[in-house]
Amino acid sequence: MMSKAIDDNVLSNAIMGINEPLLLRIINEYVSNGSIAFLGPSGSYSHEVAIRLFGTNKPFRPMRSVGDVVKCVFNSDCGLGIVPIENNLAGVVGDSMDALIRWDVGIKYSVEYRVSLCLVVNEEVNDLSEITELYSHPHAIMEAMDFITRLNASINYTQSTSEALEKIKGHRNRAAVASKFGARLRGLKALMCGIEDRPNYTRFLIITRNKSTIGDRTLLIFSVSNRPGSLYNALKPFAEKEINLSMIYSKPNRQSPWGYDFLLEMECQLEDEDCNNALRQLGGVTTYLKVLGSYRHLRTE
Ligand SMILES: O=C(O)C(=O)C[C@]1(C(=O)O)C=C[C@@H](O)C=C1
Repeated sequence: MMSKAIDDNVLSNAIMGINEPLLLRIINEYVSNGSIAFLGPSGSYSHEVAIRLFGTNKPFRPMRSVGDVVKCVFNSDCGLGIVPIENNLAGVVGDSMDALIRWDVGIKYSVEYRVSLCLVVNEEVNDLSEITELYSHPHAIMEAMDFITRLNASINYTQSTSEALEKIKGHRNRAAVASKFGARLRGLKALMCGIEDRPNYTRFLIITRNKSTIGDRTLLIFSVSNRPGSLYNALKPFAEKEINLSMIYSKPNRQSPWGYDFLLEMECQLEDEDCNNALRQLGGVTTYLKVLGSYRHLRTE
């Protein structure tokens, strides 16, 4: 359970700067096994967020995919996991939604993080015209599409922006869309930064094995039958109780062709009666319902 003793302001400050005692408390209170899993290799945006939240020199565990991050937490091999869930320019992170459907975990925080994208090259490269191959995560590519279409380079997708950095090392015709932090870690050069099309924010979920009932947001995954009015009936209780919905995505599910799973975030906590009643009513009209618990939503700016 999330302790009420942790003050929001203290936590927000910990993200702006880095507040060691608080981080230790989070780890001690919520994490049985101290390792913190994120989408690796080192230098991804997920890693950057992990450092801003928990500080450096923590038992970080880079994983090959977001699916592996969620699975590691589900199996209790990792105490905490950091998972990108949506971006204001590129939408939902499909891999993360799939993993949250597949593995049953809880959420401790949601963190909105400003992502500044850089065009990263090898040290000796000074001119954009030298670049014929571009590497990055599909989301990062989408977030900088206006800039990328002006480059005369082929696009190559990677599991993460930091994996893209690994791919370009030693190849002067290759560039990556990645972070300055990731570039620095590898002795690569950020030729230009701020190449995203518009102000760019990614939301990350901090996941744990256990679920909480306290916070200002609650996340659900559900399916309804393919009949007129099913989705309307599912959402009606939230409208009636004036509960705002802050995120909704649908994705075809794997059980039946053209059946859909919905990922829904609502602005209420399970501790509250209205929230709980709306959820109970929703449960009456769904064919599948999974509650990932309540958590606090934080912004880094
Ligand atoms: O590849 C990374 O660096 C990640 O942490 C993943 C991810 C994402 O999935 O959206 C996170 C932030 C950026 O929006 C681009 C990529």
